[in-house]
Amino acid sequence: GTLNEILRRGLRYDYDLVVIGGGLGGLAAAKVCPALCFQAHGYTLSFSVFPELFKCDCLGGTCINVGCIAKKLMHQAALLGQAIQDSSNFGWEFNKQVSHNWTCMMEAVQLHIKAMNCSHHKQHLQDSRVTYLNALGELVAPHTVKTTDTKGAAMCHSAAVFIISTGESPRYLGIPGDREFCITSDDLFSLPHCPGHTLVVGASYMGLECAGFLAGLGLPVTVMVRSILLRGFDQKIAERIEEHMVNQRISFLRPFVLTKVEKIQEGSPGKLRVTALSSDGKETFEGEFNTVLLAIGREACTRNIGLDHVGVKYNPRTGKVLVDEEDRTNVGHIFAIGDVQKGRLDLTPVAVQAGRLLARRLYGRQRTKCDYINVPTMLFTSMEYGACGVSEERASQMYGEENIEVYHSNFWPLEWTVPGRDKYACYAKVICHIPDSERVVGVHVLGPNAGEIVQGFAVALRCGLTKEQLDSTIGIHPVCAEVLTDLTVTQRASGATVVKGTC
Ligand SMILES: NC(=O)C1=CN([C@@H]2O[C@H](COP(=O)(O)OP(=O)(O)OC[C@H]3O[C@@H](n4cnc5c(N)ncnc54)[C@H](OP(=O)(O)O)[C@@H]3O)[C@@H](O)[C@H]2O)C=CC1
Repeated sequence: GTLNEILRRGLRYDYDLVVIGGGLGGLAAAKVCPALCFQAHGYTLSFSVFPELFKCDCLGGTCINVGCIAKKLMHQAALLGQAIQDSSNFGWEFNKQVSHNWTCMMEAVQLHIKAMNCSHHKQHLQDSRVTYLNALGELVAPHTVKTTDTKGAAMCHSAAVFIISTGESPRYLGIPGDREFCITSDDLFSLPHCPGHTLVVGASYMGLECAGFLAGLGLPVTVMVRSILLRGFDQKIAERIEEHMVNQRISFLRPFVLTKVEKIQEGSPGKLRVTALSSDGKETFEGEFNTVLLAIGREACTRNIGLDHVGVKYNPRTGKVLVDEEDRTNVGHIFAIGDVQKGRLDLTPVAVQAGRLLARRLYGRQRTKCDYINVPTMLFTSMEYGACGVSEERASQMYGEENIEVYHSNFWPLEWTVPGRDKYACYAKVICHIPDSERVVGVHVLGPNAGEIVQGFAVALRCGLTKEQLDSTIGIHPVCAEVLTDLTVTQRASGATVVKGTC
């Protein structure tokens, strides 16, 4: 029924589908559609919506241009610094003093990003017969989008169906000096000069990841925390991450909120004076930093895309679009995927999966909906953290504390033993639901390559992994993931954990 309706209406429009937003979610939907559409004339049109990315004609949204890719590469730069330190224990000798060149790293990272943009994504769109327009899109009528290109030229296009995948951009605080003097992650990855002594405001994903790699590059870093670290994540793991960051000489200022930023010295970097107030309002903090990085969350880029013109419902505070389980808004032919959706996970692979499946449901006679349960995720903090399933707090809430068993262990990666590094920092825990044959409902790993480890276990969780199956799995020796096949100590029996080596 839906397909016939779409095809019937499609005959009257310029395009079968218009995707507003050229991030990875939108691109995933756009690339699948033309292959599935029956009408020869009906191609997909995709737009950029971030003004900055639009100016430089950049596809790939936050992930490619100002997020995951640059962040992981800079995290890698920090890991290499650690590897250089470790290498002397393995017999490497250096004559030259080792130092890090920020500009050189930044340029290399940006070069890679440009290459991904120009060659990979644009070519892929062309191959998929998708019309790409570098323009700002605004819905002006239920089936019409107005586009404005970089020269200001406007055009209208009609389409049977729209997918909104405009993503999010960093929030600002709205305090004196924030927009003038502070940067966000959108700026950090292309900052032409070394940020120097940095104050990171916000203690979730983005804040802690940036703080981690900046400290790993040898820069002094302070994190200003309003309440807790990593809200929504397993809080015992969050404590361990904080402990590791403190050992890395990152300072934490909590609980404080920033109230003012002033420039006191020009330069690259210059010097800023910040004022902050403790959460109870009793204490004031004043300090000087070279850079203030705001990582206080993001808001959906939906303000200027004409949602009000077509009656699409959204949360006026966050800009997030309300969708049903099929990713459909309250307006039948308008869908939304990725970070703009209200109440879903803001993760690139989630947007990509949602986009792909939506396109297949619309044009490919498939019914599979995006499954938002057991989505694995990873934090590129200096001590990497990978997780899939629920946190301990959530498991207790869902099943009752008496019905969950938490198996855990510290472990010491073999490659860290020779340099004698961080013996008590790596940790694994598996949360099981006792009445359901000890089904594994959460896997948490703190350690090198945590994301690589957890990805495979995420598949097992989807297949209903039990503790017994985990125990009967033979480990690979001597790797870190092996620890998950040999967890015998429960948190209930003993708070203390033993440290397992990989040999
Ligand atoms: N590795 C990955 O996969 C990554 C994923 N992401 C995704 O991007 C999304 C956004 O992440 P992120 O940018 O870290 O934002 P989040 O919304 O997750 O966290 C915002 C942080 O800023 C703090 N904060 C919010 N408002 C203020 C304020 N007015 N003053 C001081 N502190 C404040 C919050 O504190 P409080 O707890 O007190 O509210 C919290 O610590 C996340 O949902 C995440 O899924 C981002 C980066 C990496």
